[in-house]
Amino acid sequence: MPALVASPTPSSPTPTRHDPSLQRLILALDQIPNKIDVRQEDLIFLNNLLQSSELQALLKIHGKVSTNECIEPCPVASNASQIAYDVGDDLRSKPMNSDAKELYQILAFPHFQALLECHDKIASKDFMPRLPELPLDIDEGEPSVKIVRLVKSNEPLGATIKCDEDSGMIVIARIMHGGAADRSGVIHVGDEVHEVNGIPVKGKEPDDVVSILAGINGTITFKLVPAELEFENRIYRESQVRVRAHFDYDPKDDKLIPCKEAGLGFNKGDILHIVNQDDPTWWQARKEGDKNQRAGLIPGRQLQERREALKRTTPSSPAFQREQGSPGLRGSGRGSTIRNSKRKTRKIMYHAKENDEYDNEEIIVFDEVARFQVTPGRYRPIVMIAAPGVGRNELKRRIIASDPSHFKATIPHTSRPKKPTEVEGKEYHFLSRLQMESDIQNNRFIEHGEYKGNLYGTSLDAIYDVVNSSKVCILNVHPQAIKLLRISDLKPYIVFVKPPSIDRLRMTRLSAQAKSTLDPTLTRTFSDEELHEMIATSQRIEALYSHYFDYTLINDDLQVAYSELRVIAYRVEHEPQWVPAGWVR
Ligand SMILES: Nc1ncnc2c1ncn2[C@@H]1O[C@H](COP(=O)(O)OP(=O)(O)OP(=O)(O)O)[C@@H](O)[C@H]1O
Repeated sequence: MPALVASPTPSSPTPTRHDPSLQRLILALDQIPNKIDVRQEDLIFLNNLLQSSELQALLKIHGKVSTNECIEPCPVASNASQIAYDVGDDLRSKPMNSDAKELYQILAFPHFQALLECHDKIASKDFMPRLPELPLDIDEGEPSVKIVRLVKSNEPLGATIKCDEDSGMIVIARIMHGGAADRSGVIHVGDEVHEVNGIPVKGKEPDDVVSILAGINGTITFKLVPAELEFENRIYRESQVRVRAHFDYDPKDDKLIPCKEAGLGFNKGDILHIVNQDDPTWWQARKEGDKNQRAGLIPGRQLQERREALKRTTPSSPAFQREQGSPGLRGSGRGSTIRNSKRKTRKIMYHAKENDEYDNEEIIVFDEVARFQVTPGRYRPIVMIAAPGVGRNELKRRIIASDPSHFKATIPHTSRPKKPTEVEGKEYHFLSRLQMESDIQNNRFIEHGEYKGNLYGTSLDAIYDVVNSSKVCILNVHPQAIKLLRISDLKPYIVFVKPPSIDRLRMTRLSAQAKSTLDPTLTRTFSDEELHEMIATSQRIEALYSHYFDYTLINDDLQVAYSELRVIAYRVEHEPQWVPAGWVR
């Protein structure tokens, strides 16, 4: 094969065969030394470059492409495969020199043949499905009948039908966004279906019509009476709303959905793009990032909220039992963030029970989200939520120790008097009891507690101190503090630290000789009862607060859990994340 460009020719001082603009440039080179201070070898280099045959070839290609830019390419022939075949035949029948042999090999190459076949298909526009001729028996007297032909593929039609009770007609009830019917642009909500492949459907049940459709292969011909113009002219704009789902959904288990096949299943935590909410009961949605452009039906917010509320009043449901039987988050209200390494503050209890009960009443099925990318220098606090003893303080210690110049804990406040050896703002910020009580009243503390007659707490100001110093604030708080923290200014990233199965929990904690945090002396290992309690409390936290969690981290093997936490921290800083939509408006 010849080379694409010829080898460079020596430069010539009188460039006559060049492109006129290039020629001007080359001539201008002579004047450069008079105007600016330049090295001789740079000039020679530039001269050689401008005169090189590679640049000539590139300019030629550029010229050709730019003059042909507006000309639509059209095929010279649509039988290139046949021509190639004939040429091959001709070549074979004669003695071949090396060029002929090379050409023969290229023409015989399967990829090349496939390429020519594609070319021919495109050239002859052989990519549209072939529709049969329209039937001749259309009654001209019928004023506004439309005949719609669709070629059935594996893809569903993307429309639901219903029976109009007054007229007994089958009517298009909804068009699924992005589905085949929607893309056809000729089927609309409200169109009456009179015939399917010549079979009259008036008076039939929607299920019968679905069976007729299921039995058809190839082309489906609908005879439709168009909907009122009001419907037909309606433009369905795709909404841009994204929500995070807080429940699992499988349309197969949904007795109410108008068409199970049109349903979209999803899991708790999935991000859904809500494309249409015209029907408040059944929204149309796509899973974010899903290649399938056809939307599916999902229950709307009101319907799902009613279902969740009902679940809570059904005695056999786990939600009901959780609400009736379980106590508040026993022990989990202890102020982990205010402990530092001082073991004696470990007894602090938070009076959070009432809040916990209040949390039971919240029903959140979807919350609207939007993408958010951190601005370097202002990082989102990473907040770890866990049942006592699961290990979040260990994880916090490790991540801060890994890079203290980047990760930082808050400095707690206390009303106890400062000891002579203590420095304000080092271990604690010292406040008078009166001031601290007033700050607590004014919601300046995300959590607080009392120990031996003194108040301790973590203030919002302490969190801002860390955030404003361009560090990642690492916080371990009680779940009830999440609500106070979830503000647009802080945009906390909430990590739920969860225990593994009871067997793994027992094994990992015993083999590490982990000391029970429920024992004030911290001298004994966790009892089996405490390990079970850890799992039960975690389940309760999860049931009440999981809609706030951005990530669930299972603390099984400590090293693995810590590495995962580092990866999460990296992602929160460097990759866009879904946050409540209100935070980015
Ligand atoms: N994955 C793990 N494997 C083994 N030991 C662990 C693991 N995670 C934590 N531990 C150990 O368990 C003990 C309790 O951990 P940690 O102090 O972090 O608990 P905590 O969840 O912060 O508890 P609390 O909230 O009650 O203070 C510590 O000795 C810690 O080293």
